[in-house]
Amino acid sequence: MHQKTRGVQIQPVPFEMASKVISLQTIDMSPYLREGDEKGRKKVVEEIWKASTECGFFQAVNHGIPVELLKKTRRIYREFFDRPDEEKLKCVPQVDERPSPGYFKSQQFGTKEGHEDFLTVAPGRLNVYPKDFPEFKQVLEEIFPYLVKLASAIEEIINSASGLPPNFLKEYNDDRNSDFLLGLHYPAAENLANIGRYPHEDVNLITFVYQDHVGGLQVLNNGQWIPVIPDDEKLVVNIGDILQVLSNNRLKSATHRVFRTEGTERDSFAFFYSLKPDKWVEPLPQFTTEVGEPPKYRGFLYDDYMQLRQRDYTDNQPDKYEDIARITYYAINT
Ligand SMILES: O=C(O)CCC(=O)C(=O)O
Ligand SMILES: [Fe+2]
Repeated sequence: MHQKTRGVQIQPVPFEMASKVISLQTIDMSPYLREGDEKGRKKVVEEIWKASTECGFFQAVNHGIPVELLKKTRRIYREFFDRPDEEKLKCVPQVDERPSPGYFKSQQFGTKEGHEDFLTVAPGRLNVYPKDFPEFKQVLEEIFPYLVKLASAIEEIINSASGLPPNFLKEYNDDRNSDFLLGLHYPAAENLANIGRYPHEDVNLITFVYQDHVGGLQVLNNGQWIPVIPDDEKLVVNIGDILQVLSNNRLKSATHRVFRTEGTERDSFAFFYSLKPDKWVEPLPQFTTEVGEPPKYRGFLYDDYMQLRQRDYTDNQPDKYEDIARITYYAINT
């Protein structure tokens, strides 16, 4: 499946083009997670709202997920990627599902110049776990509830900061079977062919990324690429397209990319807090009619958007990565 026929031509941009001076905001979440500290909780809500509306990315510390468990998860994915190809290929999914849980080698998915291997795990749905590797399943099942819990806390924070009715987002985004984890392995770059992941925005609501010490994740902010400095204590948090559409562009789904370092492999994993495919997505009245703003997007079925993106990453790859479908497809030009 997912046979690739056409590559994407793009000039690699030197890694140095990322800004060295600006860094992402770090937010200490402990006052929020500690019950009873109302002043502290309010401050965290304000900080998260500011970072999510101004940049769309921040780094969370004291987020409630044991750092040892985050490291173990990264290591266990790496152990998988270090296995021989013939073993990994046994984990390629046999059914076409979205997101397809299972292993994909970069040549089978995405673009010729984009380099990453990945293994997706989605609890509650078909999972192609590697055989003879019980620790892999154990670790992923152990971390999953922590990731869901933290993402729901951030969703609750965004809900309260935006003035939506209590529990609005929780009731709207009520299906936890759509969440998934993605282990990513980026081979070392050779010469200037350093693109690991093309510039893109995430389709879902909230994403977490945990990268290793090599780094390479960069975020576009006010026209500048900001490198996300690796730190094992910090979890990268970013807003996806769904929240940007619901909030009529108040919340930012920022463009980001991954650059590969010459001679050094890189590992990361990402957790996607996602939406049930049959949900309707459109700017909410609280961000449009109630504040006298015209809607900036027409409504769409989440599944249609995912299919559009998936199609452009596999069978229908445009010549330029810029032409891969993104949320602007639904934008209303005013
Ligand atoms: O590997 C990373 O650091 C980021 C991956 C990413 O952006 C994604 O999977 O959407
Ligand atoms: Fe991403």
